[in-house]
Amino acid sequence: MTPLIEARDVELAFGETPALRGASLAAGAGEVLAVMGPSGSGKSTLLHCLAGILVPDRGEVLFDGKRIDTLDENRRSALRRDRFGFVFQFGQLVPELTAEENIALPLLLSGVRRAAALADARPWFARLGLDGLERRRSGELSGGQAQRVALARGLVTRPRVLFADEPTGALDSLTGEQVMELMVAAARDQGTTVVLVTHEPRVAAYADREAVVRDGRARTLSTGHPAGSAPAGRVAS
Ligand SMILES: Nc1ncnc2c1ncn2[C@@H]1O[C@H](COP(=O)(O)OP(=O)(O)OP(=O)(O)O)[C@@H](O)[C@H]1O
Repeated sequence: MTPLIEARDVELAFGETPALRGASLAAGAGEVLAVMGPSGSGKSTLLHCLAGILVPDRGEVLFDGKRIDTLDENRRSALRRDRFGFVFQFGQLVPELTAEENIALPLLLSGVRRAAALADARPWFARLGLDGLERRRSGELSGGQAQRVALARGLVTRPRVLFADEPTGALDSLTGEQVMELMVAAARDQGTTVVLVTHEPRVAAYADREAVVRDGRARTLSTGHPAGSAPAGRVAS
């Protein structure tokens, strides 16, 4: 597997608290990688380092073979906007905007004109079972609907990598599974790599591979199946 996104021996402390102590992790193009582990083990911090939100104290982060941890904030910000998509636990939709404006937002921020951005947002309503909700604001959506809008917003720019931090954490299990199915199908459809932080094995089962973070270090487990095949029993590699 040629890594598309990779952390090598990443260390990061918040003051006196070490969050990552030499974590290494890689995901290939089009791969869905689940990052699991106990609360406080460093999963979100690792995701933030991979996404160029946080800069590690030591170690390297590479995207497409090039280091991104050495880029200045402006370049990392441009990378996040142009190449990465994000979905968080609580959709974090902009409450003043309609669902279609929320989905179009990353395009608008990239300088796409409003009509074109809204036109790109529209197909996502049928794709994610959201028809008829285009003009609703986030307060008028159910949790599962809002999270599907957040998912569309994360994928509308056709990012190379989608970073999803507990995307189903605020949903009941059935709704969570629907969101996961849609997320994995949409990501596969456009060849987007997914780095998915979750503590739920049922959610991680949608991934091609799993990594476990403990005490700031990561270990990757393999399903033994190539990307795109059905989940199966896992074997430590
Ligand atoms: N902004 C911060 N300031 C200080 N300490 C932090 C900060 N963010 C995380 N930490 C600490 O770093 C460690 C790793 O946190 P992190 O959020 O990465 O864990 P996690 O595995 O994602 O946890 P959870 O599953 O509970 O979300 C923890 O000890 C946490 O308290």
